[in-house]
Amino acid sequence: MTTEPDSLIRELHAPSVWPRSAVHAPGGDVSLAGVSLAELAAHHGTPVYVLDETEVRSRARAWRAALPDAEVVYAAKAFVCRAVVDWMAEEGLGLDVCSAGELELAATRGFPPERLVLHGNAKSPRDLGTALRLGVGRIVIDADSEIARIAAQVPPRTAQKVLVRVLPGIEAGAHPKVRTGAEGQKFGLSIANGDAEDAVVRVLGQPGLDLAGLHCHLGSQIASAEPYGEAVRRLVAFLARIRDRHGVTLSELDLGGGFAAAYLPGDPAPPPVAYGRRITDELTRSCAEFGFPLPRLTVEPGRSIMASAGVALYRVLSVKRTGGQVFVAVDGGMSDNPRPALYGARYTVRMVGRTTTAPMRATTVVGRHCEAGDVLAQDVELPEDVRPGDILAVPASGAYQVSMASGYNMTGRPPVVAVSGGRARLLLRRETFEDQRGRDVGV
Ligand SMILES: Cc1ncc(COP(=O)(O)O)c(C=O)c1O
Ligand SMILES: N[C@@H](CCCC[NH3+])C(=O)O
Repeated sequence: MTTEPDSLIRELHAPSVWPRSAVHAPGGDVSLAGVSLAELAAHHGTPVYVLDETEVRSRARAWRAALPDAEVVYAAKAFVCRAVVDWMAEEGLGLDVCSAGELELAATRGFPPERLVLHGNAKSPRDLGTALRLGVGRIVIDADSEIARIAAQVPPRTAQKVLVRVLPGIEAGAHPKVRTGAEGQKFGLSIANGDAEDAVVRVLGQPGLDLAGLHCHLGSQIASAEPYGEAVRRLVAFLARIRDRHGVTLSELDLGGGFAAAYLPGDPAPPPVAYGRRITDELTRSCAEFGFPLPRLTVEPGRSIMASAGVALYRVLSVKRTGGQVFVAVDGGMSDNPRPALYGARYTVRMVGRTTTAPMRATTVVGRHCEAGDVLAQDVELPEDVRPGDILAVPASGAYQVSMASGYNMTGRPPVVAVSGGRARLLLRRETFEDQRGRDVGV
């Protein structure tokens, strides 16, 4: 029997918000993969991020099953550490990386370099040098000025495979800051104004570069398959134009990532198969229309693999009633989750680790940082008697939180603990004052 409110019962049965292994445990606890969240908080301290390994792996597999003929490349920016590199290697995915650091991390685990894709709108000499040294599969060209720079570094009598990142002119994504498929932002080369075609011609003129195909990334948190269908249509039309005007038939089409995850119960988050079906149907149709051979497809999901596999745990430090609102302040905040402040992202929050009969009321969960905008979750339902010492769990925290964590206020970035088969293992330890002081080398 449970004393939990109906909303928690509903959430625990909405598998896209919590990992599928989440179940009630005695004493108001929730367990993930057979491991108690309250015990994890007690053992590792808070804030702590918990990652369900089986959930990550099964979502990676779902992508491979949805597009069996495509290459599935996990976007490491969502969250990466050595264990995640291994999981992706074992599940047969590639890795989308965007810095020398992410490249080096993959290399420490012997990740197959041909399955690495290097991105970035401004690749540093170190990024490019590392990519070429490690022999990455593809480098995605995002600016005209990169073309000669990359070509100049390629060893003689070899050719680096590249893709050109184009802007198909599609507005998609949950927030203006994460829409990258249309004009007026820093990524990609416009098809409409001719920049993309000019770049293709310049790449073709470089013997050190092997132009494999085109890339586009529409944006983030795209909860419909339609924009991907439209992108396929426009990119195949562009591939056909390149063939007709320049006599080359490019064989790869990388559609990027951006597939939505649910943050609140009921949020639309189509399964990989829904995106996969729309993409392959449109590819078949468009290629038939333009008489173009089916290109090899790549997708780069990040959030859709990682978000719902992660749960953040915080401890309540203070409760304040003011201005008609109840503020519950926790021991983390925008330094481990900048998404609410950046994009107005919404989350669901649950108290775990004790039962109560207190009624629920609207509460604002805030962080501990020196910003009035450090709000983790606005108007969430928490028991009226929530008090310092209570543990709050925030599901759907696996993507773009720890990877975007900062050193603000020197609170120390949180640890990440993986759970699977009833066991927990520490993946990333908490950042300590000694770590911070170690970088501070001047006086
Ligand atoms: C080039 C590229 N590919 C893939 C992704 C992954 O996006 P998401 O995590 O939304 O699937 C991103 C980030 O938005 C990106 O910039
Ligand atoms: N960081 C973002 C989205 C951008 C992803 C990288 N291109 C988020 O948290 O939603």
